[in-house]
Amino acid sequence: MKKPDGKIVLLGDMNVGKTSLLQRYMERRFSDTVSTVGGAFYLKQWRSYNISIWDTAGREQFHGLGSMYCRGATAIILTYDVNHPQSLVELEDRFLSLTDTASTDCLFAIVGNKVDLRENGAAESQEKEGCSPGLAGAGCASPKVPKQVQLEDAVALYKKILKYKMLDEKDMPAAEQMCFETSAKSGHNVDLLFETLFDMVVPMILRQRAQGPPQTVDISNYKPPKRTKSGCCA
Ligand SMILES: Nc1nc2c(ncn2[C@@H]2O[C@H](COP(=O)(O)OP(=O)(O)OP(=O)(O)O)[C@@H](O)[C@H]2O)c(=O)[nH]1
Ligand SMILES: [Mg+2]
Repeated sequence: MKKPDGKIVLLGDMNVGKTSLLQRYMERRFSDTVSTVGGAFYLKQWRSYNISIWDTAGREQFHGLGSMYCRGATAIILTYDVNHPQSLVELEDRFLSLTDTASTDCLFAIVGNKVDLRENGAAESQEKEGCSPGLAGAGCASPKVPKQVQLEDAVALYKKILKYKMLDEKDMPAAEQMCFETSAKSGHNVDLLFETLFDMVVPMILRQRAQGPPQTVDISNYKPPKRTKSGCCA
């Protein structure tokens, strides 16, 4: 198989919806998932480039594999659940350090998934069912679930990440452009997320090509040192 031109990796706590987001984008569907074991990838052709998109396991027991999946990544999607503040905290505490193996000019997107479960969405569905907003538990089917993580929290994390990576904010895409709220269930913003990243990854691929292959040491002419009687090297 030809080496992909670019690599995007999804990271984040278990159950935030990484597999579902990828399935929604690549297979145009939302269906039952099982918790990911290890990792898996899809290949996406974008213009004339092949981009691999890696889905990783959020479960603690697979944590050690994360930095291996991030090796050489062109972009990383840090995913949290907008209804679980701890999943945003985990991105900084547990997942950010895994990205140290990514490409030095790696892009970061921060994605709050499951917005369909938030207050407005729930209120809309209650209205459709003939219930008044705020009457959850009084004969209405869907409970009101307020969104617990605001987009500003993700923006703040994005800025922290740039500091952690010692990147200058003015050299990087703006936080507002790289923080998304999505729903794998409804498809909200899913195409926008992936396709924004693909468009940003293409110039990086071109830049890497212009720089040529990474410098390597040529060992084809290497002659090992002669051994002396004492067993050491001359
Ligand atoms: N309502 C709603 N449910 C979602 C959404 N995305 C995922 N889910 C559900 O959340 C659960 C976990 O989704 P996964 O995609 O398996 O989560 P994951 O991040 O891949 O989890 P791990 O593989 O364990 O790391 C499943 O029951 C999904 O159906 C969404 O946007 N809205
Ligand atoms: Mg998964």
